[in-house]
Amino acid sequence: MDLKGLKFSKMHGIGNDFPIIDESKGVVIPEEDKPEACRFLCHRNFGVGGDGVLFVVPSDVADIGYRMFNPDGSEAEMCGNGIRCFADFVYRKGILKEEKMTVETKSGIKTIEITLEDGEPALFRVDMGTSTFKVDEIPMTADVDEFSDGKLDVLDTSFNVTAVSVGNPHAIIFVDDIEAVDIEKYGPAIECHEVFPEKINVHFVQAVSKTEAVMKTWERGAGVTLACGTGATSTAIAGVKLGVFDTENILLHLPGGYLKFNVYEKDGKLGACMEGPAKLVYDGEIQRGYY
Ligand SMILES: N[C@@H](CCC[C@H](N)C(=O)O)C(=O)O
Repeated sequence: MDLKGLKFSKMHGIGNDFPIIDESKGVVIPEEDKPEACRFLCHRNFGVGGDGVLFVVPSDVADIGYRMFNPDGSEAEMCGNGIRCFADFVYRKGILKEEKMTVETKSGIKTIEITLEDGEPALFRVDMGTSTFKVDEIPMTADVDEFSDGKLDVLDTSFNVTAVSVGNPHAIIFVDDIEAVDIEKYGPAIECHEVFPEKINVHFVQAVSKTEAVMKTWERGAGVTLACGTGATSTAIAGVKLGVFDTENILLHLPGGYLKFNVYEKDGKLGACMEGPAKLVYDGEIQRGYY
């Protein structure tokens, strides 16, 4: 496959980085080629480099549509850092002109509000929607309705895991000492654990107060990343459910920066609003798109 001439922008949300491609006016990469193209684009030696590829697509039910592919070529239901980059991209490129937008994702419609500073998009507030803890909906095979703070045997140890989905699945593990966690060892073992038939994103979290925590992430289909927006959202929600966090102004520190959350209840479910930045690094065009 040759992607010569493919136009993209390179963006990041607190170090979670992505090439983004505009397919709002038509398909640029045919569907059957997307997995391989995304593996190439994300490759840090042979491609552009990224923790995933974002696509702007048309929508019949929202202002615009959004898709996200992992570096292994699998499509994710949602990407939280990516959706802030997406909003920055569609606003800067004039695809949408309003600072408030609705975005169709594979996990429902999200609402985004952009705060401008000196006329430039600076902060993005995303209503990430509600979550589920039901094991059938994660999905997870377990003899319980919800797996909250449940013991999971992993390799030579066990962890207290809370399984939550905010559209995509996350395993949240609160620990006393984040520095002591070997994420390269346990991250992939939990991601591919037999109880998670669709795999899972893995997050180790050390709370430092009722409104602040430090976390490390192993992403499904990507490995260690500097940040995960849906993971941080799931952490805020799981922390509220377990009584670790208060609901307002939760500050989560990830290796690439921080995100702020407010957790709310809607129709008996916990949801969250996320606030954070997004940065354009450069606009590019592929010269030799294969390896
Ligand atoms: N980086 C993301 C999540 C990307 C998708 C994830 N790896 C999955 O497969 O669910 C974020 O910021 O949310």
